[in-house]
Formats: sequence, C-alpha cells, structure tokens
Amino acid sequence: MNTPVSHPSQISETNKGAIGSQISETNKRAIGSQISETKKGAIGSQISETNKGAIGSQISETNKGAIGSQISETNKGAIGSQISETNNKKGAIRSQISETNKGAIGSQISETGFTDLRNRITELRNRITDLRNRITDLRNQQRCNKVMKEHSVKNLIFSSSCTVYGDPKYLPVDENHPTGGCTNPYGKTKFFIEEILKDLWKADPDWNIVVLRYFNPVGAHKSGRIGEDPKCIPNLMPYCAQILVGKMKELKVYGNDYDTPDGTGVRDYIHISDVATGHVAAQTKVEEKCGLKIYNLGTGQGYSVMDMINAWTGQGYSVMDMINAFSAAAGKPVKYRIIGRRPGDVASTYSKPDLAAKELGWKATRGLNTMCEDLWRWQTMNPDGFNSNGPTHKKHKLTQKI
Ligand SMILES: O=c1ccn([C@@H]2O[C@H](COP(=O)(O)OP(=O)(O)O[C@H]3O[C@H](CO)[C@@H](O)[C@H](O)[C@H]3O)[C@@H](O)[C@H]2O)c(=O)[nH]1
Repeated sequence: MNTPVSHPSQISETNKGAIGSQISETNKRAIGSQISETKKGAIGSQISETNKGAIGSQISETNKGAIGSQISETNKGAIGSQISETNNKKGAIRSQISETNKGAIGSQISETGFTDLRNRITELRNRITDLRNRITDLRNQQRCNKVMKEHSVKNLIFSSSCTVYGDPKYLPVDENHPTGGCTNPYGKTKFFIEEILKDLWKADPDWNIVVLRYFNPVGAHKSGRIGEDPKCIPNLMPYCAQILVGKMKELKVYGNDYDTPDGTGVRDYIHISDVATGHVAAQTKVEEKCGLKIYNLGTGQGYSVMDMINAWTGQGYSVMDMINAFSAAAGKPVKYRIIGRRPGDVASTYSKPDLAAKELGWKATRGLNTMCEDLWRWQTMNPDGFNSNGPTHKKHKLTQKI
C-alpha cells in the first residue's frame, strides 16, 4: 500500500516557499492546459500501448483466470460435492434432517463457501484497483517530466521505495544493491520511474534529481493533526491502530515461518516526520546542482511484526503477552491470528542509511516509541481520519511507557 498521505502536507509546510517560487501561478495554469490539450493524447496512447495492454492482459490471463479457477475448483467443487453428497443420499437422510439441522447445514455452507468466495473477489478487486493506480502513477510522472522540461524546471525529488530492491541479496541494503527484482506491482512502478529518471538525466545532465528510497514510514505529525488516513487496506501499523479504536476486528499476521528471529517479517520502520526532514535535506541537495543522486531513507534497524505489535504496549514478545497487553490498552479483547504468508512479501529488509548521513547530513532521529505515540495520538484525535470532528476515543488509552 502505499505512500502515506501525511508527507505532502508535512513537507508543504516546510518547503512550500522554495517550490512555489519555482512554479509561478502563470506557469501552473500554462502547465495544466498544455497537459490536457497537447500531451494527453500522445502520452495516453503510449501508456495504453505499452502498459495498459500488457498489464490488462496479465490481469485477465494470470489473475482472473487463476483466481477464477481456484474459486471454482476449491469452493464450487467443495460446495458442489457437499451438496451432491447430501442430495444423493437425500432419500435416506431426509427423514433424519429436522428443520433445525437444515438451518445448521445451510449456515455452514454460507460460512465456509460464500465468505471465502466473497473474500477472493474482494482480493481480485483490490489487485485491479492497485494496478490501475500504478498505471496512473507512471502516466503522471511522464507528464510531470515533460512539462517541467518545457518550463526549464529541472530540479526533482522523487519518492521511491525500498521495494525496488525486491528480496534483498544481502542486509542491510545499501544504494548499490541491484534493483528491479520487485515482488509487487507497487515496487515495479517505482523501479520503472527510477529508470525513466536515470535516462532523463543521462540525456540532459542539467537535471538535478534526488531519488529517496523510503523504507516503511509510520507515525504521524506530533501535533496529531496530520496523519495517515488509509482509503484501502492499511499497512501494518495503521491496521494495529484501527483495531485499538474498534474499526477493524483482528490483525492477520502474514506468516510466522520466515527465517527471522520470531518467524514474522522484519522491516525498517521510519517515522514519517524523519521522512519529511529527509526531503528538506534533499531539497538543499538539488539546489547545489547535484546531478542524479539516490539515497535510502531508513533507520538501519529491522523490527519484526511481533516487535511492532509489542511496541504498542512495552510488554514482552510472546503471543499471549501481546494479546493481553493489547486487550488492556484497548479496554476490550483484541484478536489477532497467524495466517499464511502474503504473496509478494519478503522475509526481511532494512537499510544502510550511511550515504544519506554522509551526503545529506540527514539521520532518522525518532525511535519506535515516538512512532507509536504519534500514530496513537493521531488515531485517537481523528478516529475517522480527516473526516473526524475531534477526539472521541479518549477511553482507548495506550499503556505504553513513552
Ligand atoms: O495486516 C497486516 C499487514 C502487514 N503485515 C506484515 O507486516 C509487515 C509490513 O507490511 P506492510 O506494512 O504492509 O508494508 P510492506 O509490505 O513491507 O511494504 C508496503 O508498504 C511500504 C511502506 O509504505 C511500501 O514502501 C512498500 O512498497 C509496500 O509494499 C510485513 O511483514 C507484512 O507481512 C501483517 O502481518 N499483517
């Protein structure tokens, strides 16, 4: 998922002036109309030829087909055979099945079969929406590059992601690690855009481009006024926060059989405000006429899913500790369960952030406790995200010592 909504607004408070002065009101209007009139057709057709077709056919071939047949094989078949078994023995069984039992059988079918089917359809829908968003990202980047060039604005900071590294060949990951072996569509889009930007700079070295590869941003602005308001399935920490305010039922932990200390996935979680200060440092860098530069934005520290769950409470690391502590924090039982691995997840990834420290003079300064404290403040002050009317969940007090 997904770049959190919080950074643009945090960054804009700090950088607005600098960026705004590069693009005047007049240019903005000119840029807008040029995109819509002149470029739309040309760019649109490139995308539809190159990307949409390829991605579209992959969806229909790989996903729809695969998922469709899984549904029919696993569910329909299973349900079908249960029904036909029941029906074949109808005569014999009918007399034994009372009205009450019929109801029980019916609800078993709907629970096991139809719920599963519904979940799979939702998953397929989410994937298609995700791919659509990726195509839009690519199209927007191409438009942005063209228009910037036409108006001689050649300084650019690009928000990339650690997912361009794919499943790391070594840890911690530095900027020289090979890219492109991405395990999900989001990572591929970031990788493609990075490649486009490299070509752009090779063709015209007047460009100054800083590519920032974020690791896993979490947290919110310390004021509690700016935070993440996920519109689709949230990342791990927003999901935890939403469980505590009763908006989600349970956390599904995607696999505990990875080759990591406790078996769950390990990530380099970084406070969103540190990501924002990374952008401010990058802004200074592009103004120095830096050419093309690439930096990791991470803390260098890997945490597992269980570490992150426990970080909310300051309690121990076992599953039972986590359940008890979460329940105490929320004032009601909180459920979570371990399920299978999520396709596209890697076991571990965390950064070597030394280059950013050396060349940008930037370092992440906020620890895990601050990430949790700030995220929790945002969530309690805004239980319904940006549509909230203020704090309504005061009773959900976090027991974490911060
Ligand atoms: O409900 C959940 C959600 C996540 N996880 C696990 O938690 C870890 C972190 O997952 P998540 O928060 O979804 O982030 P990633 O999958 O590591 O990365 C996503 O989020 C990053 C930060 O926004 C982006 O940079 C990546 O491109 C994007 O794939 C992984 O081990 C997941 O398996 C769970 O167990 N249950």
